[in-house]
Amino acid sequence: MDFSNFSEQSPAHNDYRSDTFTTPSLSMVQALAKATLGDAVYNEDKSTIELENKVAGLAGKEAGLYCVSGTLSNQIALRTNLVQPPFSVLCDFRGHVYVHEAGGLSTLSQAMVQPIKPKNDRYLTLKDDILPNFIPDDGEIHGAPTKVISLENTLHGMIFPIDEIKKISKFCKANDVKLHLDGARLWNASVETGISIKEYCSYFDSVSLCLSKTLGAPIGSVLVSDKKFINKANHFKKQNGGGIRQSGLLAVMAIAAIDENLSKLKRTHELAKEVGELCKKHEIYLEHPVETNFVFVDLKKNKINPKTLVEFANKYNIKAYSGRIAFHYQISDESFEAVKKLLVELKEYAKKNPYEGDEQLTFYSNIEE
Ligand SMILES: Cc1ncc(COP(=O)(O)O)c(C=O)c1O
Ligand SMILES: C[C@@H](O)[C@H](N)C(=O)O
Repeated sequence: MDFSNFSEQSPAHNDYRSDTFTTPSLSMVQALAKATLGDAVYNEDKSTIELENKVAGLAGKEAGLYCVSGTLSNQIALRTNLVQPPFSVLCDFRGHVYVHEAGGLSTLSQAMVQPIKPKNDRYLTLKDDILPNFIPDDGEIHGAPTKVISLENTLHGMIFPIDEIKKISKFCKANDVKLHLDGARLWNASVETGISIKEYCSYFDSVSLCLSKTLGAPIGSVLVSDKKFINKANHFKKQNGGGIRQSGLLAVMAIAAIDENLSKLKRTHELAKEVGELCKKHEIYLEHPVETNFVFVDLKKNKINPKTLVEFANKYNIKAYSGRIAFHYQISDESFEAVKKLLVELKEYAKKNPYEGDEQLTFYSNIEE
């Protein structure tokens, strides 16, 4: 097999749009040779079972379910947690399950969503955000009782404090409410805080853990919970076309990603924090503190035109489309130096050419045809 396509440098070396752009490493591709080829719909693929058990073990949960995406993993988890409508799911107004999953909560789960803006602008707290918005299941027939609270850790790269998670978890248990975690980047929170994946997951009924983002696997997430939950979630997975036949090929790549890349996450945080410090030095305003692998430049507050950002990015051979600058383990030294120059030059330009508009750009804005 010609492995020349898997040169040392990933095509994502200069891609700061998201850590989802990481590409399979040579070792992941070489792992394919040992993949089993059972039909995973019939639960007969050993490599898939190995991956599910590996992630469930890391999470301290009874069982895992391999899903083709974090969106599917989140949505079938939320559906499994929800039993009898009318019901509501309370989450952060920036939560991926609400903003970026195509309304799955209303279609698949027929749930009302309570998107809450945290008073501290960083993470939901029980006292200030959940209690004032919680709809009890007390028979009052005007409301749709809050039956699931869905948290995200990390959210926009920010770490959800464990002490608040504990308070929310205790409240949920005392009020017959399920607690789900979108843990797409829980790996980053764990590496940064030193709190184990197992401890984080112990406070939740279900957790979705992505393998295709910060860890660099090409495809997939693993949903973890107890066995009964996972069996039901598997039913919803199949219902929504998520049944995968020979998923062993994907599973071995994901196993390689976990084994090889978990230890590389800290470095991505260091890169992001270095850029955060540079922004502070040059008064480039940020939307959020830099705690893991994301830097959120506040384009509006800096009066930066998104189109100018894209122009400067193209000039520096950097892929970026918004103020979100995502760091991952395949970032090259060369592009890292370029992205720092880009931001400083962009700020200087905005000082002379302040942008007062509201235009937003999409994921594809700086892909030159
Ligand atoms: C926080 C978060 N949750 C879930 C997802 C969904 O993952 P996927 O793109 O695999 O559906 C993403 C996507 O990157 C995400 O950033
Ligand atoms: C936008 C979202 O779907 C994607 N998960 C990302 O973070 O890039």
